[in-house]
Amino acid sequence: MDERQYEEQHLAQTITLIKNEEKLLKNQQKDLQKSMQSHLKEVTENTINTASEESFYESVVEYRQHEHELTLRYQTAEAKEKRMHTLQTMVNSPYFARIDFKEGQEAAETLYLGIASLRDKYDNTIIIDWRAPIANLYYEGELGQAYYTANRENFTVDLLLKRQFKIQNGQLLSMVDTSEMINDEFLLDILDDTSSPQMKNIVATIQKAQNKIIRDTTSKYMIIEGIAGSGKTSALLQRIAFLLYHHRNWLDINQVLLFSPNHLFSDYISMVLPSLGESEVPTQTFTNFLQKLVPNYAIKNIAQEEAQFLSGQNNPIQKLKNSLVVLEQIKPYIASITNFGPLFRDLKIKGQTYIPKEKIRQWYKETNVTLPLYQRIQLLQTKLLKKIAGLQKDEAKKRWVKEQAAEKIDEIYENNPNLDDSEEKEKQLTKQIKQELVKKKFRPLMRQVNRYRFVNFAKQYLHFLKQLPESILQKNNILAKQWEKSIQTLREQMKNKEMLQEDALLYFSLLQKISPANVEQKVRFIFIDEMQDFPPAQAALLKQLFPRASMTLCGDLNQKVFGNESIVSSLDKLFNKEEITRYQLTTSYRSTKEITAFANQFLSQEDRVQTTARNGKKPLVINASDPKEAVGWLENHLLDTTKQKAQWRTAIIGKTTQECRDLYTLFSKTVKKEIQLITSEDEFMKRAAVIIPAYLAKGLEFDRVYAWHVSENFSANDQLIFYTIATRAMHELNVISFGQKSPLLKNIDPSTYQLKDLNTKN
Ligand SMILES: Nc1ncnc2c1ncn2[C@@H]1O[C@H](COP(=O)(O)OP(=O)(O)OP(=O)(O)O)[C@@H](O)[C@H]1O
Repeated sequence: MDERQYEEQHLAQTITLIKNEEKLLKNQQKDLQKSMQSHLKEVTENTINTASEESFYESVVEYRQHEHELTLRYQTAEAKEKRMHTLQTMVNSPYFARIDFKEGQEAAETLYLGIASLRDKYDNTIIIDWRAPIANLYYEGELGQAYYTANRENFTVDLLLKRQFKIQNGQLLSMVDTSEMINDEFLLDILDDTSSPQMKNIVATIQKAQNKIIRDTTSKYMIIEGIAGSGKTSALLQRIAFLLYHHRNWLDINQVLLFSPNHLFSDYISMVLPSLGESEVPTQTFTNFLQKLVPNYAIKNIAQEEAQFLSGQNNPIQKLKNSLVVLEQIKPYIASITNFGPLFRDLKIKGQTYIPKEKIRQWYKETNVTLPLYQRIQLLQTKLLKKIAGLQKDEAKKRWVKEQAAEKIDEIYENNPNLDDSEEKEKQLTKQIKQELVKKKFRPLMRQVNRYRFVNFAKQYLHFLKQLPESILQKNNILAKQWEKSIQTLREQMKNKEMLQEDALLYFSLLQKISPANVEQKVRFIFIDEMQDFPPAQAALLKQLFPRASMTLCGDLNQKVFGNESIVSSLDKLFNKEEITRYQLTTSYRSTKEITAFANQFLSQEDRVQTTARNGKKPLVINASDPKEAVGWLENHLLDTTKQKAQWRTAIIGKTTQECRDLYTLFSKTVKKEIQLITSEDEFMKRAAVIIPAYLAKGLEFDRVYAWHVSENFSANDQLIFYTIATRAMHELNVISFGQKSPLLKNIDPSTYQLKDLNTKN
């Protein structure tokens, strides 16, 4: 039997094992279902026996037992469900590599690597999880002497074989032996594949530099900088899967926060973790996250709207609020108001003041002056609750309470003629009813105090902004008048229960210093993709809310297109230098050499991509005389090539949403049927061909890209926007221009693209 036959046989045997485990698991799931149903029945039908004290306690204990059993079974069912999902993935492709090695005098061992481990009925390991320490031999070891670390101990082995497999639908398509890194041919084969509407995992071909990022378990704050297509998002997601495995004894998906720039991107990356046998990590935008902390205001995020993207600039006020400067002013501000206290509001019920703010301030001043503001506010709260209890007592003596209580009593005795009507019982009942009546009346007041509504947070925030030192405004080129106007606008917004994201963040931070909200502390890992568009204030808030959490941030300054101040410029201020680990990824895996060489020219010399993995066609620049001619060419090209490359996914990327809309209306009915127009981040990609504005295409990739209308509308300052568009293309890039030439293309080396002038029928 030759090697290939041996591997084919081994594959078939492994698939049988997986299928057997699936069968076994299915039966176990059925049994579990049955027992869960019976426990559920017990829980719902079990009535508490109140005949005697003894029977009462017995039945409570029994009830609790059933409930506990049910919880345990739910957990087991969940674990089985997850394993089932993993097996269903593995049955198509059980493993992607094999390593043979010898440890000391022991016999040589063979291990196959897959997305999860598999054992046979004798408990022999058939497949090991790619995240197991020994699997590192595959990613980093070279044939001969190699090392791996497990439980902080280093092991030396003689690595005898590294074999890679391409297995699809249970069939061995190819296998290749390699000596050092992941075999180039194998990687190229994978990169040559077509794109998919959802991002794929890279488990079989993780590169050395990426592997370091993925398996780093010691860095508290990790910064991954890398060029477009260098696998930052891929490494980040693989890292999440790795950490979930490495810390599997205590870490679960709810302790992980993953931030993504928009919903379209969240959808694009949503299947990576499930394809690795892990549950989907819910991604969220920072706006969503903040909205939960500030539920009383509708938060708007204009910082990432298209206008900002296109202008590449930012309003200086927004920029200042997003930086650390204003956030850092909160502490001294709080110190400055601690003596006098915050701004209070009258406590009212239906417009009638029960406790005036002057009184509240007086009580605040009576609290212990050595304590910080928030603790004095807590003491004040206790005092207010006591005062309300006193008010309730006084209220109970009022005539309306007596009258209403008497009415209620009459009603009760009328409806229950057998009720004990002794004087004592009636007195007791009256007291109870009076208390209830008063309690009901004072409930809104209690609620206000419990929620710290006796502090006027809105006014306090406006006051905080007003008193910001003028020197800060000057430094940031903001005139006092502009600042005042912005506060006026904010006041209006707040009246309408709206706030911009940067205000909501500062507002919440100020609130936290006055009456700290209980934010769950369970988060242990935070991941931020596209950090170039993540302002420093946002990272600072996350760090403050989750001081124990590790953070992984990745991004590319060259794709920094929202003009906001980026987190990258404030890293040293945000984190302790010793706690930061920086990684650089310099190879592009997405685009061909030709596309990368073309796109590189829109970057400064030092930012240029160093290496790319594979070859393709040079980008095509189309010169048309007018939009009609350009659309004609585009339609023909699209229809023609979709026939030849049926699997390809295509994006026509316009600079603005309006241009995309206009282009869509120009298409014929036939083409319209094939193409989806995407104009908002809330849409999902449903078709293989889309028209999409540049700011929404960030982070996504397509086999073929048409950059639409790259003419006078692209100024010399739009280099990074164009760079982002061009680097979305994996295999083919077409640049369509008509009208006046764009200054962008002026200095581009003609040998890096092919030119087609439609006028001259070239
Ligand atoms: N080691 C690898 N093996 C195979 N494919 C890879 C590898 N690393 C990255 N890729 C592929 O390269 C493409 C780009 O990866 P990814 O989107 O993670 O890059 P990125 O750096 O986040 O890009 P961008 O900055 O443009 O958002 C994806 O198709 C990904 O599957």
